[in-house]
Amino acid sequence: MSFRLTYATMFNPPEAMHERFEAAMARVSADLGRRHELFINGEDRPAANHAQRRSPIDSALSLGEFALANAGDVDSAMRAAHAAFPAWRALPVAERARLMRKVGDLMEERVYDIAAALTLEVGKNRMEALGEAQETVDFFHYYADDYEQNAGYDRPLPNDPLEGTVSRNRSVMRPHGVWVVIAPFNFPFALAGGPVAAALVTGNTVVVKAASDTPWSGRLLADCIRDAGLPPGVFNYVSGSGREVGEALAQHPLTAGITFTGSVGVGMQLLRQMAGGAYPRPCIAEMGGKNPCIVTENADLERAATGIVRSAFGMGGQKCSALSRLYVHDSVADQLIGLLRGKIEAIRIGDARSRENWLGPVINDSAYGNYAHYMQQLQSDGATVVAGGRQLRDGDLARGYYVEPVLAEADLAHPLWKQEMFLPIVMLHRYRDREHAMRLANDTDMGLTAGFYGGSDEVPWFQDRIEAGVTYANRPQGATTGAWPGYQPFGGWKGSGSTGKAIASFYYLQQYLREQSRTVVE
Ligand SMILES: NC(=O)c1ccc[n+]([C@@H]2O[C@H](COP(=O)([O-])OP(=O)(O)OC[C@H]3O[C@@H](n4cnc5c(N)ncnc54)[C@H](O)[C@@H]3O)[C@@H](O)[C@H]2O)c1
Ligand SMILES: N[C@@H](CCC=O)C(=O)O
Repeated sequence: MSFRLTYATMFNPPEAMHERFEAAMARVSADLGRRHELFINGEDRPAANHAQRRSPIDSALSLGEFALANAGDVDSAMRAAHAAFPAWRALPVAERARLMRKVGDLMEERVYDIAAALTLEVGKNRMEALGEAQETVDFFHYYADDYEQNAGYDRPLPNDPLEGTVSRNRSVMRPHGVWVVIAPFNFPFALAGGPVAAALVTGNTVVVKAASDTPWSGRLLADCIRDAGLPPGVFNYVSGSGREVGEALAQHPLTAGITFTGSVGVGMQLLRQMAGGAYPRPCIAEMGGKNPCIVTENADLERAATGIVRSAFGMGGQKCSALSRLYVHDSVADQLIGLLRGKIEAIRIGDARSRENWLGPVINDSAYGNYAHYMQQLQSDGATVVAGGRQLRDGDLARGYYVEPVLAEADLAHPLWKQEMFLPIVMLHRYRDREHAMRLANDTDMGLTAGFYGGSDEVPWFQDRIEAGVTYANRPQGATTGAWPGYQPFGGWKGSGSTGKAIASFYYLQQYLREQSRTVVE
């Protein structure tokens, strides 16, 4: 297949992709219900407690029993990673890069099975699931290539200008030690796998924690790494709640650094914690979004409507990059709303395993309840709900968490303009003055992604003024979503990210390293 899958190309996949996905879904479904343990020091670690997990697609569908780590398991994982660190960091750059590529290759062989599991565990549609699995493959290759191309950031410097003495200088970048990776539920494979690849290739050892809703994805990552033959202890996998396992990892004395991806509240707590010990420890926190899109009177409205619907409602709005605030020039607002309404009505909602359904369920009962709460807030505060608003309970849908995509016109004072909902709800405001629209777009503590539809001569205005780490102009593939490693570096400004450096960018790997200046006089 010459087709190259990315989030930008996933809308027109070849038929063979569907066939392979369906075969994988049959294979994976036939194997549901097993027990999945932790992976510590190169082997399965049976846990004292397990939780049965059910699919958000259908609560009658049991995915299996998944280990819940306790404080002792966390300590074992941290000690194993600590013991493995000296030998792992001593490996040549090329050897660690080779092993990362091997993990990527193995993962690529399993990409359809992993995607089937992601559909079952998260409820995302097949193309989103395949995209996530393939994106993770790409992270392993991208970071291996990047680290090698930079020769492990080992740079000779000029000798000191001394008469009669040779004083040689060098800058080297060295790993920190045990790196903890804490992943969110929505991209549980890619946003565990990406940071894991970065931490490992740079010579750190890793303990990764999956989100409570998505332990299966974490375990599938562990299987790929185990089968690639990494030395015991270099990579360890634990699962369990944030409050117990996440906090135990963050507070562990052997934790040298953390990559956290998740909500602003938890991210800020971890940042403070990592800055608050005897000395500061690095914490890369990739956090939430409240992503805007501005549509001017010069926009191609058909293109805008396509990109808006994909980004506001794809994966039920459960993307940090999801579009949630729409600012539309008054003169084109009615026309755009008409186009959006038509596209929203055409969305097929249902069992995410089925090819025809573009929109699956939201992740859990709590998200389902939040949807009802936000709808009630919008309606009671006088918002105009242009489309959607119902939880779907007819027939089989009653066994999952299915909701309609929502487009609502709301007063600018409404509190939901400020709050990340993480659901398929987009709010719209009609503006008259372009500068005012920009001020509104920037009037948030977050700054992850932003979209723009307008004249090509207006694009520099948008790019120059918008406060966001990832920007898209006139993109039908997604107004605010769909970054792919190697094409769009992905990271947030303000409360959306702690470092100002994006994942899969030129500046990412250095964050897993600390510089040592080396001067030797002969
Ligand atoms: N910026 C990005 O790249 C990016 C990508 C994906 C998701 N997100 C954000 O993630 C959020 C959705 O994911 P979520 O609901 O899984 O987020 P979350 O913050 O609830 O959980 C994320 C992870 O942190 C763990 N955790 C929770 N409390 C913890 C604590 N006290 N100490 C340590 N770990 C703890 C969770 O168990 C989970 O593994 C949204 O806000 C979304 O915008 C951001
Ligand atoms: N990388 C994904 C978002 C990941 C966050 O949830 C995108 O670009 O849409």
